[in-house]
Amino acid sequence: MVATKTQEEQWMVQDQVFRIYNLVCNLPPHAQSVNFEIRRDNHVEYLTKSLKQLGPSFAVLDAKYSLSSSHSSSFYVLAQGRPWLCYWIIHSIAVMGDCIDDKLENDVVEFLNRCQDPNGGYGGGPGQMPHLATTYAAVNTLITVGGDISLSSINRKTMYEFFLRMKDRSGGFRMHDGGEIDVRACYTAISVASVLNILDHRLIENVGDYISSCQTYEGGIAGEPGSEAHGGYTFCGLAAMVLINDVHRLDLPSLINWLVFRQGVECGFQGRTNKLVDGCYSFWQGGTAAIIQRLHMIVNEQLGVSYILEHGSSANSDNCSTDSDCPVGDQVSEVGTSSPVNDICRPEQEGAGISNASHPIELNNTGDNFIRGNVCMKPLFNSMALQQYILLCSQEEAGFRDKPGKHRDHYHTCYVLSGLSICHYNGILQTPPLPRDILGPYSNLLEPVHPLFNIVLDKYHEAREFFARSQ
Ligand SMILES: CC(C)=CCC/C(C)=C/CC/C(C)=C/COP(=O)(O)OP(=O)(O)O
Ligand SMILES: [Zn+2]
Repeated sequence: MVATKTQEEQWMVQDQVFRIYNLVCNLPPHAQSVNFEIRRDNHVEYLTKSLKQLGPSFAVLDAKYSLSSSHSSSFYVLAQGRPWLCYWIIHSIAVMGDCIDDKLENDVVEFLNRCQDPNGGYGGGPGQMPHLATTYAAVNTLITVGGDISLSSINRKTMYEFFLRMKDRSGGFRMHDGGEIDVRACYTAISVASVLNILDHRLIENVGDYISSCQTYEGGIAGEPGSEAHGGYTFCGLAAMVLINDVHRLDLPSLINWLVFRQGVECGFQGRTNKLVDGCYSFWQGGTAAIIQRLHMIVNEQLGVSYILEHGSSANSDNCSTDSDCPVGDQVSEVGTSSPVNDICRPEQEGAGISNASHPIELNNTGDNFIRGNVCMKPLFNSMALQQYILLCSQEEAGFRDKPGKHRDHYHTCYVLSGLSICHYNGILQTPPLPRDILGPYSNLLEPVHPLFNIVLDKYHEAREFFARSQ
């Protein structure tokens, strides 16, 4: 294939990224004057300033003006909408352990309330048609803001009706009335329904069929049947399959095989085969890896592997070491007996999340059970290398970008920071990471995010308790 001029230019940028990496890695430690620090204050200032420019009525800007030219795909056209900007900005600030002031929070909650459609869901602005992507952005924003006023502003009854209207006979969901059916739509609907505690069997009917049909010969997941596997859709498909307890229907060894080849020599992730690495895939691919790390029992089952613990403990899936280094196979799994979902190590969680015929799992608990305990699978990517790409190639003075040569934007800032958080916790969410897990000073440590929803963990827990109380 003959490369176009733009591609040639892009390869030069890639070469530049690789050079930066080589330069840093080949210097003896004492000669490394590289600053790996996260420019936290600058990032928070950039983000807060951008959010303020949207207010007080949030009527000034639309997301399309703030997006970089990094991606031209339909996702970004469809992603237009101020709820997305709110999510990217507020989530980024929260991942850095900071928050916006009360006045700005109130403005955001009020604005999003005006985007809420009387018949359910959120549009890209007041009076706009409700859309599943903006609904996901709005709900994740309101959860990140937290507090009773913000959480109770979400109308869960009309939301459920909106989801039913978007559901297609194929099992998939439409992004909006008359819109396209794809894996993003499945994920956004399922993710929001799960976190709001309104997921039921009517909503999940045949969703697993649809998503399974999108897994490609490469092993990753495409946006729709017959398309190319891509990191963004792979994250969406995998997370949705976990939330509906159907993840065992994906070919996980093949998915892992695809995923592990997506981290490039430049240390960042690419979204699909033969494309350039890009900071935003730190989350889409890194998050996918973090999810798979909690599915080792299903992976083992699919590989036909049955384990006997060397140190002789019983054949119980809850006996994994609390150490994140616990290798694949240190757990006992009798083929065919493990939980389809949540085969995590749960030393302190008696019976949490077990899902089989005799212990039917409560659908809305899946996301919560999934993150309990530690993981038993070794990391599926090189975390230190990804942190290098993020801190040296994606980080700007303020904000983050796709790669050198591109400009910062809120979308990349959000997903690069989310990916960095995934690197820091590397599967362990319950205990603080060790200094050896963090590139740069320990003060770089970010807040943990729930890998299925991409919401800061504390905020997720608050929302879950709130929606469990308000049936
Ligand atoms: C929750 C939610 C709505 C998730 C969306 C997931 C997501 C990012 C999907 C990717 C869309 C896509 C095909 C991008 C390719 O863009 P490109 O061709 O510009 O980039 P590439 O060269 O890196 O593939
Ligand atoms: Zn990107």
